[in-house]
Order: sequence, then structure tokens, then C-alpha cells
Amino acid sequence: MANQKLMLGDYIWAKQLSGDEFDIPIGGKIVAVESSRVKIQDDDQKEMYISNQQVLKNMHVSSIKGVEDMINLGDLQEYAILRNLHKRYKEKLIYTYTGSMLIAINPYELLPIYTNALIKEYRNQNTEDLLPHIFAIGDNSYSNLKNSAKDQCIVISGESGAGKTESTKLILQYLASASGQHSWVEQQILEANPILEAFGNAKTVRNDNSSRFGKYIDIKFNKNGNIEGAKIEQYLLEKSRIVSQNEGERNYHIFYSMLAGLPKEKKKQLDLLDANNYEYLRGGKVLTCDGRNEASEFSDIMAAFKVLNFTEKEMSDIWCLLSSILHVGNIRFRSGASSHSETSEIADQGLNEKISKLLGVNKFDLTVALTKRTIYASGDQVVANLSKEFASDSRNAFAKGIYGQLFIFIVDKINSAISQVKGRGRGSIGVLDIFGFENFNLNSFEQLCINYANESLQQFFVQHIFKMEQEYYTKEGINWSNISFIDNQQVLNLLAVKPLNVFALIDEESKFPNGTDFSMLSKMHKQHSSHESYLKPKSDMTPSFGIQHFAGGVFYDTPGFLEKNRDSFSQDLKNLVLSSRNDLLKDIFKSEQNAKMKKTLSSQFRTSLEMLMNALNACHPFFVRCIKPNEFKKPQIFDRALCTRQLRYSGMMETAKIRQAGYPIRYSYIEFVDRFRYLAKGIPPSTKGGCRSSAENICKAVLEKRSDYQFGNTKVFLKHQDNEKLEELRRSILDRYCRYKLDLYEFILIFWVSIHVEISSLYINVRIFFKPIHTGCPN
Ligand SMILES: Nc1ncnc2c1ncn2[C@@H]1O[C@H](COP(=O)(O)OP(=O)(O)OP(=O)(O)O)[C@@H](O)[C@H]1O
Repeated sequence: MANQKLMLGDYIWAKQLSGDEFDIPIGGKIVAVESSRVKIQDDDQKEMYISNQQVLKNMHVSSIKGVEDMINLGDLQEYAILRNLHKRYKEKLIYTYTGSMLIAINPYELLPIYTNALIKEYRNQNTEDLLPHIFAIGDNSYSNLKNSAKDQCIVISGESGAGKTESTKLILQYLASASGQHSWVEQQILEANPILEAFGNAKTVRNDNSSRFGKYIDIKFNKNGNIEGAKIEQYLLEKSRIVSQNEGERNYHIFYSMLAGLPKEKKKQLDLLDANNYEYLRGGKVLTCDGRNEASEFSDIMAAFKVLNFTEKEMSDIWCLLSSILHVGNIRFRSGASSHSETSEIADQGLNEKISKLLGVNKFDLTVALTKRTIYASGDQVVANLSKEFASDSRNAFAKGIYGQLFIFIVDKINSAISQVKGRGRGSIGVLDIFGFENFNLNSFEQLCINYANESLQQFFVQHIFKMEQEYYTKEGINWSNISFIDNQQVLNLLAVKPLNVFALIDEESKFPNGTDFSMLSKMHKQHSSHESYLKPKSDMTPSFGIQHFAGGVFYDTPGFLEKNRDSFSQDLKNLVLSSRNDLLKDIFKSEQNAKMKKTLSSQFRTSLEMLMNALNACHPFFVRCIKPNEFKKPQIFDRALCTRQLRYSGMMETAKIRQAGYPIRYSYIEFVDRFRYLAKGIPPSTKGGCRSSAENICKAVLEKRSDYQFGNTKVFLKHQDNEKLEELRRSILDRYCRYKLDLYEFILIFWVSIHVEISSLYINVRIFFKPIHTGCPN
């Protein structure tokens, strides 16, 4: 923008020069104007110089004021969304709407906004009159359910530490309160949480209480709107954490709670010592977690188990299996004596005996299952010895398998207590708390599954907002038939729909005993290299393939893919657990016994995702996008690049894209007249009324006949180019006006000086030199 059009007091958008993909334009107020640059004050009150070339445009009035619902941003751009969130976050307003989506920024401090009194306010008052809040989402879903009897769902997503679990708990708290019964089943549903957190959450570097699984809690209501039951679905528990943890991270909370809380005699019976004695707990080199009192957590878990009808025997068996896992982790192997092949044996026979006793299996069978592998080929069975390394893998698979099945058992057991729904009730509200899109330095099979889930949810989201946008146009009486929008179906086709899709190829190779990650990858390249969403590997050195996801390109490192997908427990280990005298161990592997062919992890996941998507599609959706404002877990720090990345990964920018495909710029009639009335002759101020016809007259006078703009019931709808034309004209008129004011000022001053000089009878030639002065102009 040319400098003469920049004025003191104006709010502008300015480009950043870093070139970083997440460094988007900043907003600021002009506090000084120079010939080739301006000084602006940004949202953190920091002042900086911006060259005139960096200045993009003036800020829309809605951005200057800030809005509670970003749909009302007259200029719905990524940078406008970010600034609005930043501005509000500084005022401790952590919630902002974008239509039916709620953006929630983690405050990392306890704000006084979750009281029972506030719950009552959101229940009893129109939520539109109250500040955006997670309770409002709870209330809208609950009111919708009561009024329409249509099932509702709330999709909560965001990256680790962004606040998904806290948001889920707040929604449940709200729904329990709105339901107003304080019934036993409500108590049971709330008590499921400490159990799920103990078994499915762990300390990670990003979050001290990170959920390592996804969950969908479907809450059923009866005809009177009271909670009648619930059902929990779990997805993709991170099993690798059982056997190894990154530095600074821990295993699942339950292990530490158990060691801190079990009575002494019980610990003795299970041969348990303190946490630092177990390899599986030492991997991350940290045994404690700030703010957690393990012993009191243990009492809470015990209490919750009781509320959820776990029997004493089941609880005792659970401690027994968890202890066995810890002991299994301490098994070391040494090379065996055979001269023909590499063999291995358990180094500490005392440990072997201890574990066999706890698991109720024969100690010789345990040794064989861990150190040998039966291979089935052409109807024959061959028993192969395992080297020390392979025996260690087998040991880890054993521990992961037991924990994974135990987790499923616990969720099933909770469900059997809380899902006793009688007859057809009013309907349900489902709350989905699921990991957001992930793109790390190293992305493996888990990231592929997570990102596939996010692609599916993204499509669901896009369809919803597109529908909402269309409904908005209809409500405003705008013709929207020419708006088209491309969704992410082609990525879904590549991943899971088209013949020989990515998951189908992984599955196919997983079924071949000799299938390798490499053969899978070369088939993948052959099949998909011409697909627009398939990315060429970064280099020939890394065995990887890339997918252009809605949120950005991700390269997946394929080593280990097939092993993870097979998710297998060797037949020898399976036979071992099925021979156990421990009821729980046998019980949790029951399904394995009946299954002819174990389903791969990806096919299990795809089946549950398909069921989830079907359930969501039958619901009226709400979306909560949680944003982590900084990596330090500290309040009042807003890292712009971090937030921008999350906004993009959240798929929220699709709202902006859909808006761009139609009429992206909107003004209420009053706003429009206030801003542009000087552009045409004889337009009265907005306070005089008749704003719609004033707006029509302005557009007629300024914009070309062919221009595509529309007048809705409450707003003017514009394309970018027309808005720019209006702004340009406004700027030049204000510029002229200011110059005129300066001329007038100059004239008055000279006149006044001459008179003064005359009066003093001093005949001196006065020459006054005026430098151009910039001054703020009226709107
Ligand atoms: N509304 C909130 N008010 C105060 N603190 C919050 C809020 N939301 C989140 N936090 C803080 O942030 C931490 C992380 O939140 P949470 O566990 O909900 O993240 P998450 O998105 O579920 O992460 P993960 O995917 O790792 O499970 C919480 O333990 C809490 O300290």
C-alpha cells in the first residue's frame, strides 16, 4: 500500500518477512507514519516498524472490535481468526465460536468459569446472551435432544495437551447436572473416568495426564431427559508404552498407583517392590508425576471399581496381571547351549517361577512360549529357536498383548455396568475425545491410522459446515447455487476406498508370512505414484511414502508397519494363556480362541471407525477444537506459529475456504453505511435508518454493474474484489478530506498570524513554512 494512504490510528494487516509457513500476517494499530514505513503496535502492545510494502490492507471493523463468533468476522481469513483468538485469550476469554464449532484455548490455569452457578446460568438462560463456553455446547446439544429427539454428538479434537480430556469431563459434568437426577447410573458414568485415566493415561513430555487412546462416550437419555445409561467405545490404545517410554515419560498411571496404594501384604503376595525395580517403569527415567498423589489415586480407583461392579476376585486378578507384566519386563535372556542355531533361555529361573505362578501357567511352557516359535507351513509344524533378541521381542509382545486385552476387558466391564438401558429412550449425546492430526519427525503406522481417522472426521466436518453455510445463505435470502467446494474425498479414496488402496495393500502384505515392509512399500509406489495425494519419498534413503492430507503433507516411515498391523501374539503365547488357571487371563483372550483368523489392527480400526462415522452421521454435530497456546504449559503465553499450525491441522480453515467460495466479506447494513456512506452523494447516517436502501445506493454508485454482490435480509454480501474497490475509494476520499483539512488549517493560521502582525504595527515579512502533517480522520 502507498504510504500517503496510511493514517495514524488505522488498524492494518501486515505481512511477516520470515517466510515461515506458520508466520501469517499480524494485525496492529498505526502509531506513527513515516514516508516509507509505519510504526504499529501489535496485540501484545509491542511496537515495531513495518515497511509500506509489508502492509496488506486495512482491518475490517469486526476484527478491530473482536467477535464472539468468528462467523461474524467480516473478513474471515486465517490471520483474522488468529488475531481474534489472541485478543480474546489475553482477556482470559478462552472460548470463541465459529458457527457451531467452539474453539477452546487451554488456559493452563484454573479460571472461575466452571462453577455450579454458571452451569445453572447456561441451563436457564439463552446461551446466545452468555459468553461462548463449553457449557453452552453441552446445553445446546441437550436442548436439541430434548426438542427434536435427534441424537447429538460433540466431536472434541486437538493435539496432545490441548485440553480434550478436560473438555470432555466438563461436558459430562454439564450433562449430568442438566439431567438433574443424581442417579446411581450417573454416578457410575462419572466414576468410569478415573479408571479409564488410570489405565489409558500416562505422563508424556507434552502432557502429564495424556490419554493414550481415543474414546467415544455415548450417553443415553430417557423420555424425560434424564441420563439412563452410557456406552464407551475405545480406539487405538498405545501399547508400545507398556514396554518402553521416551525420556521424561512414564508408563500408564495404574502401575505407579498400584505400587503406591496396594496394602503391604498384597504387595508381598505379588512380590512387588518399588517402581524403580522394574524395567518397564524405568525407560523414561522418571518415576513420579507432579501433582499426582499415587496412593490417593489408588483409593479413588478402588472406589470406582466398586461403583462399577468389579468383583473382589476381578480386582485381585487385575493386580495379579499387572504385577506379572512388571515381572515379565524384568526377564533377561542369555544365549543357549545349542551348537547348531542361536537359542536363548531365561536367565533368572526364580523370576520365571514367580511369573508362572502369578499367571497360573506351567513354568516350562512359559519358557518355551518365550524362547521358541512354532511355524506352521503346508500342514507341518516346525519349532524354531529364538535368539536372545527375538526372545526379548516375544517377551514384549506378551506384555503388550496382556495389557491390551486387559484394557478391552475393563472397558467392556464398565459398559456392562452403565449400558443397561431399558426400552427406547429419547436419544443420546455422544462425546468423541480423539487425537488430532499428527505430523512428527518420524511418523509410523499409528500416525497413519490417526490421520486416517482425522481425514474421515474432516470430511464429516466439511459436509456439516458446507450445509450450515448454505443454510445461512438461505436464511439471508441469498442465491447460493453457484457455490462449489472440493472436499477431501480423494485422500480417503487413496487411503481406504479405491481398489488396492493404502490400507488394503498393508493388509495384504501383512497376511503373507513372508510379506515385508519393503515389498509393501514397492507395491504402494507402483499402485499410487500417479495419485495426486500420494507424495514421492523425501529421499531414496528412507523407506517411506507420503500422503497429502487436508492439513498438510506427511511422510510415513514404513519399517515396522507390518508387525504393528499384524498386532500378533504368537500361537505359542496364545496357547500358553489359554492353558492358564488364572480366570481373568483366560477370559481376556477368549475372543482370540474363537477367531479363525486374527483381524489386522488396521482392519479392526477401520471397522470401528466406520461404525463411529455411521453413528456420527446419524447425529446433529457440534465441534470443539482445543488449542494448546504454548509448549511450556504456562498461562498467558500465545505462540502464534504454534496456534496457526493447530488451526490448520484442526481443519478449521475449511470454514474460511468455504466462505471464500461464496461471498467472503459481510457487513451488517449499519456497519456498511457507517463505513462507506461518504462514497455516494446524499447518503444519510446509519442512525437515520433506511440502511438497506442506503447500502444498495452506495453499491449502485460505486461498483460495476457486472459485480457479484448480494443484499441479504440483514447483511451485504461481497466478493473480495468489490470490497477492495470500496475500501480503495474510501481511503482516497478520506485522504482528500484530510488534505482539505490541512489546507484549511494552513489558511487559518496564515490569516491569524498576519492579523496579529498588523495589530502589533510591526511590518515584518513573515514566512511560515508548513511541513505536511498527518492526522487521524473521522471514519
Ligand atoms: N479448561 C481448562 N482449564 C484449566 N486447565 C486446563 C483446561 N483444559 C486443560 N487444562 C490443563 O491442561 C492439561 C492438559 O489437558 P488435557 O489432558 O485435557 O489435554 P488432552 O488434549 O486431552 O491431551 P492428550 O491428547 O495428551 O490426552 C490438563 O491436565 C490441565 O492442567
